Amino acid sequence: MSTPINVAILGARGRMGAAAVKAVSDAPDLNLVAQLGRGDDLQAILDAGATHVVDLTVPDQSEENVLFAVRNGLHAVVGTTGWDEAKLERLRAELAQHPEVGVLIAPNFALGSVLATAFAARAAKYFESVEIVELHHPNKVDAPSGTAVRTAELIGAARREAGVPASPDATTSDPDGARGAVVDGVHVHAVRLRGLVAHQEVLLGGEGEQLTIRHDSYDRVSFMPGVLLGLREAANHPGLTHGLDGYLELGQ
Ligand SMILES: NC(=O)C1=CN([C@@H]2O[C@H](COP(=O)(O)OP(=O)(O)OC[C@H]3O[C@@H](n4cnc5c(N)ncnc54)[C@H](O)[C@@H]3O)[C@@H](O)[C@H]2O)C=CC1
Ligand SMILES: O=C(O)C1=N[C@H](C(=O)O)C[C@H](O)C1
Repeated sequence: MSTPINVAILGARGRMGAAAVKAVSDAPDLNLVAQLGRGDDLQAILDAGATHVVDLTVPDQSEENVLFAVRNGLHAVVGTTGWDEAKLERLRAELAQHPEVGVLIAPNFALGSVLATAFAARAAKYFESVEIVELHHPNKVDAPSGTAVRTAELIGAARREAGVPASPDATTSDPDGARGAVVDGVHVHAVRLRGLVAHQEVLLGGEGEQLTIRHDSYDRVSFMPGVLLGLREAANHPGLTHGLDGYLELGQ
């Protein structure tokens, strides 16, 4: 008999948390044992007998939640954004003390988004210019989005490795920041608009041509297969996995 997957959801009353509560409740092979919101004591996770934690909270809280899970031997599936290199390094150090634990940090759980990011990283070295436009609902707390940051990091790494110079815009004067944030050498523009959920375009420009790689999440159900895959796979991937692509076979 396989080991039960007993799931505690943190941020359970949020937009993503509520969708995850439904998805986990509907999955016959997963047991939802705890739902925590802001102010709840993390001890409740242990009291409920959880083996896995899903973190869908806020960037300021996620690290504390995940470190608590790892210290207590629980696997974690994390969708919350804001995991910069300093936080990831502290998480790696904690995981080194608990080598059996698997943590997935997934900037985006939607399969189409994971593929779009992978395609963009692969294409990036062939184009002179690359910029990212991310578009989200106006209640999003962070900008740029975690997906855009991760996409820019992977594009930046691919271009560095290939020796591609920075996208050309040296003569543009930008006193008001209209050129957006710069992440790993890539300009990232954030739109917040009523009616949107989560969308991203990577614009790749060469002489006389443009390639646009666009992904749209119209509904948060798009994220749920990735959350469930994370829960089913985390224990099979000890240590830190950054990006759902680490659990998929995307090939070259
Ligand atoms: N990886 C992915 O595919 C996706 C990631 N996200 C990210 O997930 C996070 C949550 O997004 P939304 O659900 O839209 O936000 P939300 O604001 O609707 O939900 C966050 C919830 O966390 C709760 N919370 C705050 N501190 C907490 C704590 N210490 N313990 C437990 N709960 C706590 C809040 O009260 C709120 O209910 C954001 O960082 C967002 O960027 C969102 C969509 C998809
Ligand atoms: O807050 C959101 O909504 C989303 N957050 C994640 C991000 O910042 O990339 C994933 C997705 O874009 C939706």
